[in-house]
Amino acid sequence: MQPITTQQIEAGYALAKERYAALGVDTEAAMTALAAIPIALHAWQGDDVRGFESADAQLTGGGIQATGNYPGRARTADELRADLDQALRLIPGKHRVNLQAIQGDFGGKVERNNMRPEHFSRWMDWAKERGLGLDFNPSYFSHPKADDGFTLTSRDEGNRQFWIEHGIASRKIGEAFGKALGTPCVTNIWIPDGSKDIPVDRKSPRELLARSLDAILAEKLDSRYNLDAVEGKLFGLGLESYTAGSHEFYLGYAVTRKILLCYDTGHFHPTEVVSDKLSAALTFLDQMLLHISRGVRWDSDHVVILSDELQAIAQELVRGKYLNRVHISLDFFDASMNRVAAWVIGARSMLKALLLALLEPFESLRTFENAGDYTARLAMLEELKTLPFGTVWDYYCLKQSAPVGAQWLDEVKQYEKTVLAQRG
Ligand SMILES: C[C@H](O)[C@H](O)[C@@H](O)C(=O)CO
Ligand SMILES: [Mn+2]
Repeated sequence: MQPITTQQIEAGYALAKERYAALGVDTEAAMTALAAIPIALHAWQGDDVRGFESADAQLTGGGIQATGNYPGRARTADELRADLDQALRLIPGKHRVNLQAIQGDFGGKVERNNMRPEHFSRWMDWAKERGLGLDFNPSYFSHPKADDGFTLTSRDEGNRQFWIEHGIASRKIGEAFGKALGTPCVTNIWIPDGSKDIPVDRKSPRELLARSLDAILAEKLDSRYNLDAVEGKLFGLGLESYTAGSHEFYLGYAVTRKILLCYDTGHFHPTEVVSDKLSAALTFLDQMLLHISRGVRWDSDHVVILSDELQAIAQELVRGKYLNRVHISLDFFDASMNRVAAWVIGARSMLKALLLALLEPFESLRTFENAGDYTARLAMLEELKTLPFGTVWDYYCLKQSAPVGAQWLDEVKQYEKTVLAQRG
C-alpha cells in the first residue's frame, strides 16, 4: 500500500475544514475535544481473560467465553504490558487501561480476598511512567468458589463472605491506583450469578446481592481516588434463565447508593440499544461507565467496529454533553485474531465515532426538530454522512503522532513477527 503523504493529508484537511465551517462546525474545536477523551483499553483482551494467578490459568465459569486460538496471547503481566504499549502507540490521544483482579504480578499463590495494592505495584509504576490512568474489576469467575455459579449471591455464607472480601480488597486496590496516578480509578463490579433453568426463587439471590454489595461499599472512599460501578447483564452462557444482577436491579441499586451504573453494550437483548438508555439513566445518575462491546446475536464480545449503534452512542454522549459524566471502556475478547490489532481496531473505531459526533451541527439539527421541520432534520442527517470526515480523522492522527489510515497494521504485523510469534 502506497503511504499517504503529510502534504496530501494537510490538503485534504484544508478542504474538509471549509466544508464543515460552512455548516458552522469548527473542526479544530472538535479535535481538541476529542484529544481530551480517554478510552480505557480492557487488558483482558490481551490474555483471553485468563489472568496470571497460575501459569496454566483458564477462563472458567462466569457465563463468558473467549473463542479462537490465534497465537501470541500474553502469558505474563510483563507480556501484557508490552502488548498494551504497542497498542497504545497506534491509537491517537491519551488513554487508560482497565485491569482485571486476576491480572496482577502475584509471584505465587494469592487468594482473591487477600489481593493487595502491592500485587499491582508494577502496573502502577508502568502506568505512572506513561501518564496513564488505571481502572479495575474484581474477578468473580474462574475460581473454585464460583464453580456453582454463585458468588455474592451464594447461599453458603462462607463463600459469600469470601467474595465480599474480594470486592473490598478490589476497592482498596482501586483507591491505591487513584492515589498513585492522580486520576480516580473506576472499580466496576460484575458478577455472573444466575441460573441455567427457571428458578423458583428469584427474590432471595437479589436480596443477598444487595446485602453483599452494601457490605462491600460500607467503607466510604474518596471519590478523587475511587469510583464504584455496578454492571448488569441480561444473561450469561449456561445461565440463560435468570441473572440476579439484572439491569433493573442495578439501576435501582446505583440510584439509591449514588454510585455509577455500567452499561455494557453487549448485555442487552439484541433489539435493545444502549444509545437510547443513556439519557434515561443519566437523568437520575451523576456518572456512568460504558463497556463498549459488540454482540453478534448474543453477548459474543466481538471487536468493536464503527457501527450505527456505536455512532448513536457517541452522538448521545456529545449531544447530551455527557462526556464529563460517562467513563468509556472497551470490553470484548476475541482470541481468533491478533489481540493487539483487536484493541487498535476497537479504540480507533470508538474515537472515530466520537469525532463524527463532535463534527455534527447539533444546534442546527435541534432547531429543525424544535420547529417541527422533520424533513430538514432527516435530510441533513443524511447529508452529514457523506461529509469528508475521513480526512479530519487522518489529520487528527497525524497531529497526535499516530499512524494514518491502515499504516498501523504494518506495525502490528511487524510486532507479531518479532514478538508475538516467539511466544509458545
Ligand atoms: C471479564 C469482565 O469482567 C467482563 O467482560 C464483564 O465486564 C462482562 O461484561 C461480562 O459479560
Ligand atoms: Mn462488561
